[in-house]
Amino acid sequence: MTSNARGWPDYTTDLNILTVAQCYQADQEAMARGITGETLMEAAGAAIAREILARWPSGKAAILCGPGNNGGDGFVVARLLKEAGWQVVVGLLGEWSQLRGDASTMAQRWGEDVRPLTVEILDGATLVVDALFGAGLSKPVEGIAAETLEAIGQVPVVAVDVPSGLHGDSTEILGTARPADLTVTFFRPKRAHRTYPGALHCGEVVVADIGIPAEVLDQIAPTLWENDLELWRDRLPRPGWRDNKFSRGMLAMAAGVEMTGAARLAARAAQRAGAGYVLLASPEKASTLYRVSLESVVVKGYRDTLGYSEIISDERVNACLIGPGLGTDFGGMEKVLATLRREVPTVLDADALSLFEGNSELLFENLHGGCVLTPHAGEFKRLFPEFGGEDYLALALAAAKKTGAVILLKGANTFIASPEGEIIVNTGASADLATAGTGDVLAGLIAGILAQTGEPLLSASIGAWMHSRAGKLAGPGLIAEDLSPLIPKILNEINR
Ligand SMILES: NC(=O)C1=CN([C@@H]2O[C@H](COP(=O)(O)OP(=O)(O)OC[C@H]3O[C@@H](n4cnc5c(N)ncnc54)[C@H](O)[C@@H]3O)[C@@H](O)[C@H]2O)[C@@H](O)CC1
Ligand SMILES: Nc1ncnc2c1ncn2[C@@H]1O[C@H](COP(=O)(O)OP(=O)(O)O)[C@@H](O)[C@H]1O
Ligand SMILES: [K+]
Repeated sequence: MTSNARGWPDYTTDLNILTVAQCYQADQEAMARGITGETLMEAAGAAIAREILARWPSGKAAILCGPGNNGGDGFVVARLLKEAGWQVVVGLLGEWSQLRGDASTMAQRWGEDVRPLTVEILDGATLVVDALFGAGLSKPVEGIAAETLEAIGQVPVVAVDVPSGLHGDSTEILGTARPADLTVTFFRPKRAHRTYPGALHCGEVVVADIGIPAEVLDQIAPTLWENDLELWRDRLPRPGWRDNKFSRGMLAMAAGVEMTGAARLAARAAQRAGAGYVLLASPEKASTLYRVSLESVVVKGYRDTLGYSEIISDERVNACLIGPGLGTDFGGMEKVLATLRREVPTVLDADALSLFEGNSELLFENLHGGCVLTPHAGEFKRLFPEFGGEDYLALALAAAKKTGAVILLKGANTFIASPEGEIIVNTGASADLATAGTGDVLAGLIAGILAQTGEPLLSASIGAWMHSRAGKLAGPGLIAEDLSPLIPKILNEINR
């Protein structure tokens, strides 16, 4: 696999997620290379028909066609299903005479009866093809289009490009949308296919090749990737024969007195992720607990921030983690600032973020380019009260640009943004991870990888992926303690 200047795979991998505008640009770039819109539309219709026939060999299809190119795809599907022996009825929203360009061509190639769109078009159908609106959705779906979609009932629905009414970028429903059983989209997915809540409406998603060459992405230069091991497999650190425990990566982490479980979960995760040496700095009075419960972690006690700074000043330390179980007293803030002065790649999580509520500029002034901040939505709001809205992708990106740090915004989808504008979205997490302590494990995994790579975006992406994978393997009933023991198995899977 080739890679771009910043080490990410080049655009010819299939992990990019495109905006609606970039999808149009991809069509345009393909056409500039001599591939006609007609050819693309025939290929799109053929892909949909192929996917339908593979699942439902025969039946009666109601094809709901809209006034644009999404409807054009629908006419191709109508023709190909009819050729395959299906009974087909076509209902058109708007007038035939208003169809333009390729859509008009495909309506003529269909050449059979076209009825005005009404609810009756659904009578007796065993399958509905939703080709009303795709990328061109420009306002809420209402009127007869909404009535028809809402009248579909239990019949399977195949959506062309996206379920009509689902916005490809915002992933929100405009007006109404009928969840599809199967969605066939083209070239590369859009955000609505991969992230909540849109993805819930798409059912199974097939991304069909319609002949758009991957090279068009060189012009488009997309910035959003789905987090998958193919994105970074080659860059996962592995120990070599020259390595020793220090050269693999030495992580220094801060622990507190009360929430001792959080620091222990994080320490274990960092070890499992491959940090060769984890040095845990604990307040004197809690250090015995850490010593007896973390056999292979080196625990050093401190009395004050100066003592803490001395522990982490060990020159072999090449990454720090602070936050899980730190506590929210004033000394905590001093320790965060002392950690940042150490100027090694650093993960800041939990209390290390919450401590700066109302005083976030002090934190931001002291961040450096090696930092990863891993807030959940609540911690994010405390740090960035001025950022409104619920679009987590936009929020993570704005925060990364503002702070110059990598921001990993946790949730059902986790968005990882770099100050340079790259965004990696982690889509594979199961809701079983919504249990106390799993965030501490995530912070530890990222810190353990950061100690080996020194690369914030890469480490956050690998850590988030391994965390989700561990969640899947552990399954229902999981608790945070279950995750780290699964990391060796996951590393084996990745290295296979
Ligand atoms: N041209 C190409 O290169 C390709 C295009 N393809 C298809 O083309 C689609 C995009 O086509 P278009 O740009 O024509 O867009 P659409 O067909 O998605 O919709 C555009 C039309 O619908 C109207 N409209 C939008 N929202 C409406 C609403 N809520 N109520 C009523 N009318 C509404 C618009 O005014 C416009 O007339 C893709 O989703 C895909 O299915 C595919 O054929 C693949 C190749
Ligand atoms: N509904 C959900 N679906 C998938 N993952 C989730 C969901 N809710 C939470 N998670 C994941 O669980 C972890 C919780 O982290 P966090 O909120 O910091 O918990 P804690 O502070 O208790 O460790 C994050 O990695 C988050 O992405
Ligand atoms: K559609």
